[in-house]
Amino acid sequence: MAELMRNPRVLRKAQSEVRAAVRNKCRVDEEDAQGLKYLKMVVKENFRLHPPGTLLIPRETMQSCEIAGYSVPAGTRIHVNVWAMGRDPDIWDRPEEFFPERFEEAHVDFRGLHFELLPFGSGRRACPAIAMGVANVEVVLANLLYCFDWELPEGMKEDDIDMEETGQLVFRKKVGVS
Ligand code: HEM
Repeated sequence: MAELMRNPRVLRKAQSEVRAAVRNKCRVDEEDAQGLKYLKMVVKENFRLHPPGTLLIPRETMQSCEIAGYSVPAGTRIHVNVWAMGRDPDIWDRPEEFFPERFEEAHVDFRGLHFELLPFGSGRRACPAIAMGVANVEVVLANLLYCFDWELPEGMKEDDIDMEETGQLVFRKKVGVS
């Protein structure tokens, strides 16, 4: 929601999509949310910039190996910094910009097969609840946009929104959206 408040163009586009697709109902359900292509890109863009598990869960190498010219001994603790990967200019064009349309052409998924976007990790210890996690985010966001109109408090501008994050294993916005 904070990114949408900072990017009113994206907010309006996602809201128009959900309001055009779902008519004469009180709520958006899971089935309705499946068809919301733009909203899905908004969620994906959010996972790129704000992965809740910024360093995934620490791993330990079972045997020594070499990665990109670095030798990594057995028993080394590994952190995968998906937060930094999501903002790496060698991977993403204008990485700091919240621009869901970047996924229109790029077939990058977040289920662990495309290593540039790993909000749920990858491999046999990846998040087992991807479907449930994504469904929850998409359906709740769709309802927030379907049921309510959103605007910043009187006198506040987009750039005034504090986007600082805080956490330990799981990160969230430091200052709530209010
Ligand atoms: C948007 C929501 C969620 C996100 C972004 C997320 C992200 C993650 C990440 C990054 C990991 C570590 C993967 C790795 O190190 O490779 C993980 C592991 C895990 N997640 Fe999730 N998760 C979400 C929702 C959930 C939900 C709803 C549940 C349970 C109902 C869940 C259960 C677990 C469990 C049990 C593990 C540990 C798996 C293992 O070590 O084998 N997650 N999740």
